[in-house]
Amino acid sequence: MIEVKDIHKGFNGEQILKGITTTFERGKTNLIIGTSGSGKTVFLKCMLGLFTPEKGSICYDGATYSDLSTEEQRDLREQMGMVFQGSALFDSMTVEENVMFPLMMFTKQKKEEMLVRVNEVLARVNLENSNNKLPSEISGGMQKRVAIARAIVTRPKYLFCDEPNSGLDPRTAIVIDNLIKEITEEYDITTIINTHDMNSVMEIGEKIVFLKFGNLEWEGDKSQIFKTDNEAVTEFVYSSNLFKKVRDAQLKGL
Ligand SMILES: Nc1ncnc2c1ncn2[C@@H]1O[C@H](COP(=O)(O)OP(=O)(O)OP(=O)(O)O)[C@@H](O)[C@H]1O
Repeated sequence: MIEVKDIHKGFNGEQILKGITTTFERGKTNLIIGTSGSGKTVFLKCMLGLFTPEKGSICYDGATYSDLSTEEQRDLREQMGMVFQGSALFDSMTVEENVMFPLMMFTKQKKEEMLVRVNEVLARVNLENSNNKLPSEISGGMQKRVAIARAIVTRPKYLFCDEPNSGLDPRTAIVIDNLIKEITEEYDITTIINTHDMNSVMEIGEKIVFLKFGNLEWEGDKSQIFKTDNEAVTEFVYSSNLFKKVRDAQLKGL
């Protein structure tokens, strides 16, 4: 579980996060949504320990980051997995080498041991028999699977995903969403996903946090998002093509 209390973060005198307080539970897919520039990525980077908030605290299963020693903070960061927007695989490395990379960086395991774990996670994301392929030789959806395998290879307690669906067709996007949800439940991870995608909200939004201009404007789950009368949330929901059509049909009494 990650508990965020009143965090503030700014750059060059401009306040980007203006006091966010919320909780992200373990074993659940937590989504951060909001318009472009609302501070979602900055928020994610604060939770990844890449940005230091000027005020407030972030607590990971009882451990408040700012109270930890440098070494403890490093240990905690090693318990975090990240799926980057666009997958961010190393182009010149094979699938196997990409997935093995965090094990080489953070553990002292023998190569054979690493390989067992790499094959285990590649099988979990349904990517057997692709070990020796380069990222350029596999599809965008497969690249995302590799990115997920790489993020979970070290058995993280926390998984952060920045726009994991960007660039995928809607069908593949749903498959990737559900893969992240299944892995979250199976391994009991605290997963936090930045997204613009209303399909993701409907598919896997167990907790949704809506940011607006660096404030937490609304939070709830996927069933509540259609019942809220919060204008900013409603505007966001119905600006998606899918739900715009539904609402237009409702307004026409169809
Ligand atoms: N390292 C930085 N230095 C200065 N300003 C930054 C930095 N990182 C982000 N910002 C600013 O913070 C604001 C929020 O950016 P952020 O990337 O968090 O938005 P976002 O909600 O993730 O948007 P999008 O959905 O378009 O990715 C922007 O105005 C951005 O320019």
